[in-house]
Amino acid sequence: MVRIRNLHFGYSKKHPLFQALNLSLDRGHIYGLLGKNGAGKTTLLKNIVGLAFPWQGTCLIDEQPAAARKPAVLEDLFFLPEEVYAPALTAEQFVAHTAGFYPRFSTEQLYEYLEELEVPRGQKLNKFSHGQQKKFMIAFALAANTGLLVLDEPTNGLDIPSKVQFRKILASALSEERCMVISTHQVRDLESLIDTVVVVHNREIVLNHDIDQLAERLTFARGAAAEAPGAFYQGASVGGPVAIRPNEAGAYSRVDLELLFNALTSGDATALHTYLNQPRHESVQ
Ligand SMILES: Nc1ncnc2c1ncn2[C@@H]1O[C@H](COP(=O)(O)OP(=O)(O)OP(=O)(O)O)[C@@H](O)[C@H]1O
Repeated sequence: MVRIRNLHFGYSKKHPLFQALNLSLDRGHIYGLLGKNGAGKTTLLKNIVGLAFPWQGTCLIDEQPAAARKPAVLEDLFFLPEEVYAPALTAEQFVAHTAGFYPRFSTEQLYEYLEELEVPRGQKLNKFSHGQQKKFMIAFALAANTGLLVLDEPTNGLDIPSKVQFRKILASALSEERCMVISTHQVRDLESLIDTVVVVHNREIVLNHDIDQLAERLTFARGAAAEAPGAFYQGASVGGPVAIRPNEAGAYSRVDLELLFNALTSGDATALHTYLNQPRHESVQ
């Protein structure tokens, strides 16, 4: 659905942000776009949705250049920025003004999501708290039923119960027809939600892997097992030592996104990269 080829982009000619970046995103998946503050997540999302224009290369949505902002592309695309704008309108008024841009918008779904996220009815949106405004816009974005849904840091400002509800609702809204992209620097917020991890670091995509593939290839070890030699990365957590190792025993271990993110963005991740990028049969003895 999204094809980025040879993307070159920056805000000033002296400081290019992306150089020859490639990325493909398909329907039927929830992608987690992870990166530290300033890594370039928002900028990449803006290029994806056509709000920033590549210096070179292409960002296509269903084979159409995103930057052309064609109506047929826009009606099947929802981009929720990190800072939402809530006008002085009630939910009903907002729907009356905006839903018409999205042919598959469902008012019924919107109210279901609002109820699940415990967003009050009747009040004007600009009188909501920041978290309530964010939850309203998340519900609206989902109810738009677009093929491409891009959420920039959606969990910022949400309390813990709302983050749980957010994950539940998003998982239930995924279908074979939809491609969802969620950016965050709060890695744990996306655990048990995303099926593919994309990590941006130092202006490059340093990882683009399916969670199942990662679980198959890697072991996320804790305690004594984390101290054995041969780890790609070793760190410390409140519960003791932690490490990422090749999965030699073939046992399944839950992917620890935070540990993986730390491994890729701090220190030397060359061995981990090489291992993950080599075909599986080459790494199995
Ligand atoms: N409009 C702009 N003009 C100039 N530079 C910008 C602009 N927007 C972002 N930048 C710069 O581009 C880089 C990437 O910013 P971006 O907002 O894409 O990062 P991010 O990964 O989304 O960060 P965060 O997690 O803090 O939101 C940063 O160095 C930032 O200062």
